[in-house]
Amino acid sequence: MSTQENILKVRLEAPAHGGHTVARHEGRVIFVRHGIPGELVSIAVHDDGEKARFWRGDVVEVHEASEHRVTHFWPQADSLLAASRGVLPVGGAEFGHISLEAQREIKGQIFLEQMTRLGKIDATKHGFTGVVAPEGESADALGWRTRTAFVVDEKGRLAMSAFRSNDLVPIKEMPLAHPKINELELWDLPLAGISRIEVAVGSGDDAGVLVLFIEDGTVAGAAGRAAKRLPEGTSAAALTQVAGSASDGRGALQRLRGRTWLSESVAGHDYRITGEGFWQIHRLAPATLIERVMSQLAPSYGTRIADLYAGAGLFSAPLAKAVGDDGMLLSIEGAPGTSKDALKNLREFPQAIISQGRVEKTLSRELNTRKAKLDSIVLDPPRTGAGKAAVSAMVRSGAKKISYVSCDPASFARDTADLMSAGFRLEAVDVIDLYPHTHHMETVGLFVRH
Ligand SMILES: C[S@@+](CC[C@H](N)C(=O)[O-])C[C@H]1O[C@@H](n2cnc3c(N)ncnc32)[C@H](O)[C@@H]1O
Repeated sequence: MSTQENILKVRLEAPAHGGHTVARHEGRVIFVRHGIPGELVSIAVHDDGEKARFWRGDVVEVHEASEHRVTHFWPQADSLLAASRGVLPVGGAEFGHISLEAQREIKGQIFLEQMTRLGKIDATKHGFTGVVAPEGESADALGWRTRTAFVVDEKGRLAMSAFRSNDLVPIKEMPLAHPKINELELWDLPLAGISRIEVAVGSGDDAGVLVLFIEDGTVAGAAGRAAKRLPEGTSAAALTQVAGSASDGRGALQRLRGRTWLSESVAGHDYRITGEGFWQIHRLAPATLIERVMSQLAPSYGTRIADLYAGAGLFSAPLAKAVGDDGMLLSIEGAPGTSKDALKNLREFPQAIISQGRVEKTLSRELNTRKAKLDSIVLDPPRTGAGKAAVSAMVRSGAKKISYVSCDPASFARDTADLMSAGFRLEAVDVIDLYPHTHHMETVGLFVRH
């Protein structure tokens, strides 16, 4: 934290996308973290050049607290505590000072605002009734992350980054992580010489744990030494990233102990996920999203469906089963490594076509080759959304129903506007709190061609 910070007393206004609350000072907008709308706070302002269009700030003292303010469950992520110690709070739990109910209320306001401004529609008229917790969520919504990434600081301590900063904060717990990740007690391992660590745990009761030591800049032998000290039954691998990663097939995954992949079982389907290949992060996300997508698309026997940005085939498996031998399931995934997982995961379905490539080009190419049209689509793109080229390919595919799974309300809203101008209408939209204590949210929207 800079020692020459500009401290301002401000009243916090509306929430803004990205985990901020808007404040104003002499006409300039300041995006403030760690506050709650309505509060009177002191903020440490940074990025505060005179020419900057807007400034950023962190709450360091609360003068009038919101009724929704609670004690942060993770002292190292508590901005007030961190400010009193002259350090930055660790990132990753930036809503932990807000009651869960109010977090969901704020996310709902952000969703509506993004849909109005970028999607040009009032989502309350299209079925949006508020942000809901996934079924089975615990009362405190902790311990949900089945994937967590750590770094190692220059003193060999396990650390995480402060939000929007290169500063590293040494840590000894990660309350949002699945208990099996904390039970590894990685902070007690000899980590000197290692740069990054990613841990994944299967969401089942007997699920395995896989620790990946990322080898960029890592000292030879350091990963092997740390792996030997992991608890019995833990798998470990070293990942060398050669202009890519294991999940895109260009990295090299070297087994250190146990397996180099995890197994998952969701809604009666078994999946294998290699190394750092994509899998939904919240322990309840896979089942929650399959349920939403299947209920929106209601796939019938003999139909043709595409699963776009398919990952290891989470939605492809139940969809392939539903369309049966007479149907077609086209599963498109960009990362070669993850697509190889999809091939294995869908082996039992001859009606599944696994295609590796970018959706923007691959969807039309696969349909043209087969002279086929689609009945429906599910898409689950990365944070950047589908974009105009993919939307236009979806429109040309003939699909009448689209179930759109999104982890970013801004790109979802932009793609909504494009789908609507191409003749689709938003029939239903669910926003689910699959990232509690952070500003993120998951949306599942059903679009129908009219
Ligand atoms: C949010 S994940 C969804 C994966 C899967 N639906 C699931 O739930 O497990 C997005 C996936 O899209 C892939 N991807 C990103 N951009 C892509 C593109 N342009 N074309 C195809 N796949 C892409 C990523 O590799 C990643 O596996």
